[in-house]
Amino acid sequence: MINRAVRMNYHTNLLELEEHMYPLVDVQTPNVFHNLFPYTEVPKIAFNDRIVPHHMPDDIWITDTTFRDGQQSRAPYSTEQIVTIFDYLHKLGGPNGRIRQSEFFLYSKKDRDAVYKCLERGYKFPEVTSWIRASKKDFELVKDIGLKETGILVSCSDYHIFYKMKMTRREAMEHYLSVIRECLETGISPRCHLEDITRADIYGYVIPFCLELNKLMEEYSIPIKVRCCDTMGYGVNYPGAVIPRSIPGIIYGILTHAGIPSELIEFHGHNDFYKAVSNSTTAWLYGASGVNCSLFGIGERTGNTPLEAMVFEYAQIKGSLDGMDTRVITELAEYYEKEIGYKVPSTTPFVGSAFNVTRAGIHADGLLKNEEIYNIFDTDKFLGRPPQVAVSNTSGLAGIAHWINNHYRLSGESQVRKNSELVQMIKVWVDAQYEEGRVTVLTDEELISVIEESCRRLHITL
Ligand SMILES: CC(C)C(=O)C(=O)O
Repeated sequence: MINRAVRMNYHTNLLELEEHMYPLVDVQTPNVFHNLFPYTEVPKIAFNDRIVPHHMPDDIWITDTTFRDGQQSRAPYSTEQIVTIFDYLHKLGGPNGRIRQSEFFLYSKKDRDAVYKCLERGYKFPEVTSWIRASKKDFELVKDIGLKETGILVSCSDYHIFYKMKMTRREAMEHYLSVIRECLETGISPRCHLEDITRADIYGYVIPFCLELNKLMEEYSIPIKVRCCDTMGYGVNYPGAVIPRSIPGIIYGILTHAGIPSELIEFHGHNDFYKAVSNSTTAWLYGASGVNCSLFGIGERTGNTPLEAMVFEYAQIKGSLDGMDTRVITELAEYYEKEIGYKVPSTTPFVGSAFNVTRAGIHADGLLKNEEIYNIFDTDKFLGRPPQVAVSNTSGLAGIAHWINNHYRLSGESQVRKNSELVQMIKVWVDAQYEEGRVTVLTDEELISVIEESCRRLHITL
């Protein structure tokens, strides 16, 4: 059996080898990849057809940034709201910690109060973790509160290094490493947020930087996480696309050439090009254990990866929900609407009011014959939301029958059929509405009133 000293030696030698292969490229002028991001043109996706192998870790999970990136883009939540949402996240993630961590600001007293209250819950998952300004004082604060890990901003593209921080790559790297060392000295585990990684020089800066992190990990025996932040949503998952836009390429480099193990790699996506979900799943598939998400995708600009979407991505690629309670997603959407005053757009997958509503008559007819034809899965079982049919001029008899059965929860023999007298009577009324020039879908209240009136006239009850 290989003993630990020999293994460590082997690992160190490998790292030394990689270091020779990937030294920091300390350029004099920024490389902002204007060939890919010409700014006055739409960004380009280039291909070199290098294929990266899948490398999905056995254990993958979700982390949450609802209270950090999520809160950056909206009015702050009250302490009570944060604690309630945290309770929901705990229930949703289940006992196996599929929602592993949730990230909190520590800036104000209000932020810290929320952290104390969530910690008092005593949950194993989600673990409470923080986001701070990188200073010794803040590391001490993290430690005093009793947290094990904190996020630190280590922006890595030349856009940030040269234009925002006004530094060279070497200066930025040295500055970050000294801050990380300070954090390690406090005994806190740093989580390095590699901001703007999809516009960064992966082999000239990111890999050399991660190799340095690896050395610090060995020196302090404290894990250091690497969060790959696709800050502007430029990441793509197409096979053979070139880095820095290739998510498979970035994860492969960090895993294989910088030697950062999967459990310390996380992906944080943004949805500017509609790719946050598929990029996050891609990060899992190519070797990141964690994907960082926010509820309903609420986050900077177009938002982050929606957490609820990754719950269903997890179940699809793992074949199991692994203890996650998906019905909590509907409870959360209701809580946001009623208590926070935020209504998710109606067509939002899994949570919008119309996500499983069929409008066209011909489709409604199919749904009526067999629910599986026009519903993505048993949405009643997993989300407490049976498929619906909206009634409009195109619904037809089948659509009206389905609406009645659904609304009055009629099953088996009690269901109304599309050729019943009641349904035909309602159809005459519906058609008359649209002949008079109506253009909107009928409301539930209008339908209930006309159904009740028709039932009275036909001497039937539902
Ligand atoms: C500020 C950073 C860490 C971020 O959230 C991002 O890059 O999206």
